[in-house]
Amino acid sequence: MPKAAIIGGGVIGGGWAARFLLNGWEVAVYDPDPNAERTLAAVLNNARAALPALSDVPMPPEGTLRFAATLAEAVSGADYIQESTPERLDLKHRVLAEVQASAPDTPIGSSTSGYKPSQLQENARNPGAIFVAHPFNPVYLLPLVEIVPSAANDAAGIADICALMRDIGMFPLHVRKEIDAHIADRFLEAVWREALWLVKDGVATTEEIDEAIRMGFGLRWAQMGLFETFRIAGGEAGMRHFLAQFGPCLTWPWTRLMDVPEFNDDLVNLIAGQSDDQSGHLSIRELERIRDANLIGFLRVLKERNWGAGRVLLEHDARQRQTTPAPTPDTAAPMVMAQMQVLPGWIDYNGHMTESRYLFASSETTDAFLRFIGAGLDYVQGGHSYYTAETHILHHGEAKLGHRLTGSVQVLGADEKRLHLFIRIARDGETVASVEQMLLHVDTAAGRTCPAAPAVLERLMPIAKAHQTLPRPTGAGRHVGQRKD
Ligand SMILES: NC(=O)C1=CN([C@@H]2O[C@H](COP(=O)(O)OP(=O)(O)OC[C@H]3O[C@@H](n4cnc5c(N)ncnc54)[C@H](O)[C@@H]3O)[C@@H](O)[C@H]2O)C=CC1
Ligand SMILES: C[N+](C)(C)CC(=O)CC(=O)[O-]
Repeated sequence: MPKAAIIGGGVIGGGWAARFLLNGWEVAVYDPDPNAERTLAAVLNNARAALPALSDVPMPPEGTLRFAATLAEAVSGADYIQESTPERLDLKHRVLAEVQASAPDTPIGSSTSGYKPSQLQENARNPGAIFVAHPFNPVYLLPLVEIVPSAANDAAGIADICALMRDIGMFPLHVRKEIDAHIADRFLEAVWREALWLVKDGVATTEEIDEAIRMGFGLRWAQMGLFETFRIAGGEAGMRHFLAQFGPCLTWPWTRLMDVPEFNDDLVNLIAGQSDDQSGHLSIRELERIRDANLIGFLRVLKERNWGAGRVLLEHDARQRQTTPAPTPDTAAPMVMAQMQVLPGWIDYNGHMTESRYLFASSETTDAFLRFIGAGLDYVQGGHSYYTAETHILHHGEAKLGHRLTGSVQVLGADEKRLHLFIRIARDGETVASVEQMLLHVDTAAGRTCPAAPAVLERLMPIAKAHQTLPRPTGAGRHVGQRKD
């Protein structure tokens, strides 16, 4: 399993840790703040409820998280290091020097919002290992990461970093020319400076500014950005007409960007006070959960439309599908045939996995078993198949959004025509539901039962014989209304 070291486990480091962990990496975090473990656990909880809701294929098993006592311990053996310490160049220099004292050749991405890679690399032991990997909050949901190299970085190494970022579901934007605040933060800073003026000048409150964004252009930007949006705003004549109409505004007083408000206590109190009035009734964690649920909704719509950030999610699912290993079950025990994850469409109004999905999960398991004994699609195309004659589902627990489930098969009985299965749908080894089924082997053209092919029976019968020695599962043979003894 690949290993990431996260140096600084605050808002952004916590988000990186969650993204790596949920994509199956081992993660070691170093942060001297005694509260770091608690706050990271809260971020991770929100991430666990959010990221799997974007995925339509089972995510890899979650990696392991470790808090290291020293920076050297965290980076030891790491394949990748992400620095997310506070935005101060002197501090980042000290941290990068300490990292390179232990791991001089390991790639180190810095989350810096504004420093150029060449500034971070000053006096470094190995400047070529350091670059900017600037993410967006929440790191576990938003795909964008700006990858900014300087002339000291090697192009092939940066291409590898972009591939690594894609592997954890991100969209690496290779910023070809280093610049203060990279690409995206130039915009954010421009909008932020305008907003500070509008509040300071008493033109608008923090709430009115947020409404101006979220009721209008914020919605457009999430799906088409700036240029595509303005191209449409030019009507059929497109961008040329837009430029002709709005070009002259560039010389009008439509911005105060050339000027910056004085940053003092009055401004801080004005902004922070209005922000408290606007949103203080909700905790930060509650706001995070509201934000995450809204982002999931947007992102899933974009995914359905194979557009923008949604395309990144589809491509990530396709890569995950290819890397999911085929089952190699132990035939002398109930055989784990399927790995699944509870997806958003599986949840009902009670907030847990809906009953029809248990049948689906059981079919996925049975189908994998049938493929294993040689009765897969080729066999069906040859005119034979197993049809389900009877099913009994017994619920033992609940499965919630994002839970990872396994489907295992125990053969209760088999002969030439009949296949009696007991399927357990389990989470962390605990059975959530069991499904007992009788399947009949049929000649599909004739619509009648018939003996299975010798090749299928040759694979099935030794398993059935081995499973005879297993304890009979609790619940096998039960019928509705029967009292438990
Ligand atoms: N908050 C945001 O919206 C974004 C921030 N960033 C960048 O990410 C970096 C971190 O920012 P945040 O997570 O927001 O800050 P934060 O204040 O939430 O977290 C910083 C963490 O670094 C830890 N730290 C301090 N000294 C350390 C040291 N010597 N070794 C290890 N850890 C140390 C602190 O204890 C703290 O937990 C900054 O460079 C920032 O510009 C990037 C994208 C967005
Ligand atoms: C405000 N900020 C400069 C820290 C913002 C970022 O760097 C990116 C983000 O997530 O908004």
